Amino acid sequence: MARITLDHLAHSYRSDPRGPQDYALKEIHHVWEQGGAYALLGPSGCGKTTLLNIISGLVHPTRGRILFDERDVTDLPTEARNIAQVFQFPVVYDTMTVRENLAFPLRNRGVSRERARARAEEIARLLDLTRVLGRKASNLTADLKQKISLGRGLVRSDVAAILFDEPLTVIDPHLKWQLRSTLKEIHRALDITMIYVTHDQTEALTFADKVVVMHDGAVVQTGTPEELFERPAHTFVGHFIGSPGMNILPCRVEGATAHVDGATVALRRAYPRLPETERIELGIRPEFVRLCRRGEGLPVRLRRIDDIGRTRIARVEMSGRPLAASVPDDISVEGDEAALAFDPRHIHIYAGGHLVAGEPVEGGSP
Ligand SMILES: Nc1ncnc2c1ncn2[C@@H]1O[C@H](COP(=O)(O)OP(=O)(O)OP(=O)(O)O)[C@@H](O)[C@H]1O
Repeated sequence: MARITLDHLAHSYRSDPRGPQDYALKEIHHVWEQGGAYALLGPSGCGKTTLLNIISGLVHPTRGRILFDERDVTDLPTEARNIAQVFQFPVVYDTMTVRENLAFPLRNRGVSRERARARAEEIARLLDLTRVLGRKASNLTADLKQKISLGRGLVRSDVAAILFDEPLTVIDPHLKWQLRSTLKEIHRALDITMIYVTHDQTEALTFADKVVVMHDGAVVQTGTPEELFERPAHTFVGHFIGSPGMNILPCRVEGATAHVDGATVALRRAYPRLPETERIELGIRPEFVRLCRRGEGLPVRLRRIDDIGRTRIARVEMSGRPLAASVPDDISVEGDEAALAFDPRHIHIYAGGHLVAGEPVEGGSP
């Protein structure tokens, strides 16, 4: 078990990288605390697998170091790093029984038959595999085989960390939810650092205590699911997390007032020092934007209302730009002329995509 430090890590698959565009991983400095349940979340191609492979030793970084506690493991091969890895597709020995498969990583390291068997049975109980322990793996479903792979990753208690690379891809959608909760329970029971790579926000937010969001080779925010929702540090996080994602509106800010398409929005914070060269945007989640009648807020054109279970989401257009808003129970809008009211406590201002802290104004939020 270990705390894992990525010390100014960067990686390019090119032998002669010239600029940032040649790097699959831009400079990353990050600490994974011992025992944490982390998700590494980002869209396809953002560098998640590259980062995971650098931690496990499959890829040597172009720059920077990897430390397990104080020990520099950058030049150590995978076998010497004591990492367990679970991949998208099952890695099981078909000719072995489930029990033998689960015990294999332990037997391979010289653990006695009795101890390996007892631990295999403990992991089987956690993953609900007890009833198939004596069966050959060859005849099992893809779901069960992937559960065995998960079990093989979890069976050693001495690993520095367990890395999961999109581990539920082959799992039946009905079972996914259940297995995610099981993994979370197992994490609590075993106290092992777990890093779970996914492009699926639901998987990330239900599994992890801390989510590391990647975009274009860089970590753009690390935070709890609540922090990512309440205070996205980058417009990418606001847009990528949430369903629908955050509304992002180009604006001009003067002090504590934002000007959006000729309308003004009062802010709870002032922004006296916004960089003039950067793109300035206002971000607000649909949960904090209320659809109202024309004249009661920023004028918009109502396109449709989606019923998404317990809530309704209005799809509107402001100067041709699509936005989403919550629909209060008691509102009735005639035709397509409507307006939006923003909750000022949940408005964020971004410069060049990055959140700007601003300064509290009298009567505003702290
Ligand atoms: N072996 C390689 N050689 C050259 N370029 C690579 C190699 N592996 C990945 N890349 C490039 O590096 C970037 C990051 O890829 P990576 O696989 O790490 O992203 P990812 O977020 O894991 O995506 P996915 O979810 O699709 O696997 C991509 O532009 C990809 O094309």
